[in-house]
Amino acid sequence: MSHKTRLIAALDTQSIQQANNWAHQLSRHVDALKLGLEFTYACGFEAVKEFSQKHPLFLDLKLHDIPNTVAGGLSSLGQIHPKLLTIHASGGRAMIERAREALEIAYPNSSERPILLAVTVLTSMDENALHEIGVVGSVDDQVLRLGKMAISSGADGLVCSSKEITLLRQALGHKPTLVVPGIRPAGSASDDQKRIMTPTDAARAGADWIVVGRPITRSENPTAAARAIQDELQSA
Ligand SMILES: O=C(O)c1cc(=O)[nH]c(=O)n1[C@@H]1O[C@H](COP(=O)(O)O)[C@@H](O)[C@H]1O
Repeated sequence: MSHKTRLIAALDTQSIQQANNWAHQLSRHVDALKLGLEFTYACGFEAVKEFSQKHPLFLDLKLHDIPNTVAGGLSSLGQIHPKLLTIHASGGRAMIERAREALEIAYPNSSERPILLAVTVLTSMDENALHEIGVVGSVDDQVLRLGKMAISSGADGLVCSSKEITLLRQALGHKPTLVVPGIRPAGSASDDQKRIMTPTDAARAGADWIVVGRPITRSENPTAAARAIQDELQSA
């Protein structure tokens, strides 16, 4: 298959030293490194900024607030230059539009602007969890509804599970960047993830990027785990 699926390692840790250790072991074997809420709250934005100067960064803050607050947050990112950034699609059209505008102002050079990703339905949720929060209908329906709205509001791409890639491609074509967590190599624990797939199946479905955390970082040999996933992606 000609489509290349790239690998992001999720460095979920509260320790700068641990993140740096993993980055040292993984940076030659992955295409980007993700820092999220855990690292940012524990270590602060200075540490995120330093990290972003050394590595291609996916900054996963999953913003979800009123439009003005999200726009203010994004325009305060300042010297941090992540390749990818997340907001929640369920924040709605006005929030996504303002997020896009804020990024265009903060990063006037479009080649430096982070790829704005809208998270559709978290991969830790299944249909029961959706029903509990009042969403009637299937996960597919909700991902599609949020995905279409987010892209038409200015998001560059979506975070979804592998199970929805085909549906989203049919509706939105190949332009939106699809970033897919909930990846589990065959035989590994699903942990709190509900909608999971192997790296091979995600690549075959057409993911642009896959996000893998614990199967790499909790492995006895994170470098070998990442290389095995890259091998899977190459031969998918
Ligand atoms: O936005 C994300 O990256 C994300 C969205 C989602 O729906 N599900 C999801 O797991 N993630 C992130 O992807 C990573 C997955 O980690 P593991 O389950 O350890 O592979 C975590 O850092 C999550 O925060």
